[in-house]
Amino acid sequence: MPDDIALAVEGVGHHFGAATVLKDCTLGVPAGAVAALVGRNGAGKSTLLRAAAGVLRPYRGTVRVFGRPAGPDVLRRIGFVAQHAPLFRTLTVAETLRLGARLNPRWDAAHARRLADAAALPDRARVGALSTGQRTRLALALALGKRPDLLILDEPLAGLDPVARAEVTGALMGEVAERGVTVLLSAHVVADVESVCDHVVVLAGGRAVLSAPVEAALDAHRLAVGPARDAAALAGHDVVELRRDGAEFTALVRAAGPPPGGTAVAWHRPTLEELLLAHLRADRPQPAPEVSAA
Ligand SMILES: Nc1ncnc2c1ncn2[C@@H]1O[C@H](COP(=O)(O)OP(=O)(O)OP(=O)(O)O)[C@@H](O)[C@H]1O
Repeated sequence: MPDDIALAVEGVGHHFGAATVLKDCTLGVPAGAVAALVGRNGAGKSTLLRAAAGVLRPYRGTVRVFGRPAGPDVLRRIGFVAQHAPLFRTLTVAETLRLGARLNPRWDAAHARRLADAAALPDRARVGALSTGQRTRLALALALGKRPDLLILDEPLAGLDPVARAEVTGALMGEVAERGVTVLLSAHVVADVESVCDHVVVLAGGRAVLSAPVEAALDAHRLAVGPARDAAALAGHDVVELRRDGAEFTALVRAAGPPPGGTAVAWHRPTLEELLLAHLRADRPQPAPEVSAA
């Protein structure tokens, strides 16, 4: 059913001039998920989010939102906050919300007002005079006032102090709990991913090398640590990243069956940080299959 998958990206490729940013990128975000998009600087996260929001048309592949092609038809179902929460700096908070009402047929003024009040945004303050945290809260109120089914946020927590981070994630979680909105947000801080997200997408080498529910992703990997002389125990395993440190090695592998015995190698379920770091460092060119939630 198309409505089970909020966002389906298939074979998307995009380049800016000679620089290829996305290559055969495929991933799915289930409806109701809070998904983190993780990737190194310049990995193409903003490009992918803009394609998902329908504001950038990729050169190749398809992007579907609740089963329909991204673009004008589904725009009203999407709330998009681009990087640095761009808003009109000369407008006041009240004028910004009124603009939201004018531009969006499904506008929920009471909801936008509640969110602005919860953020203690002064009606008459100019956007240009707001702090980064206040601007993010206003951009969120604007995006959520649309009553979107899919909320796409490009680094919503960047530049926020710990209190503002907690307030923004609290507002997001409230929205998810009350309305079941699907969220896709890009993030650099593993703790943010851990505290907010239940699904993770890792973008590396222009592809989604991992796209899965967080717990399933952790279950599907093992961290192997052992003496370098036992590195042969990795033979036959799908190694994501292998690092040697003196006489020891550490490897992240895709788990396939029980770990082999007979060596001094210890096999652990990785932490989310170990999983993400290994994938980001490896920057593998080949795509990984989706991991099932089972
Ligand atoms: N409009 C554009 N014109 C030319 N190059 C662009 C444009 N937008 C992005 N790029 C380039 O595409 C690459 C990917 O950029 P993108 O912003 O999507 O990455 P990102 O993963 O969001 O990075 P970051 O984490 O640093 O925000 C970068 O090399 C960037 O310089």
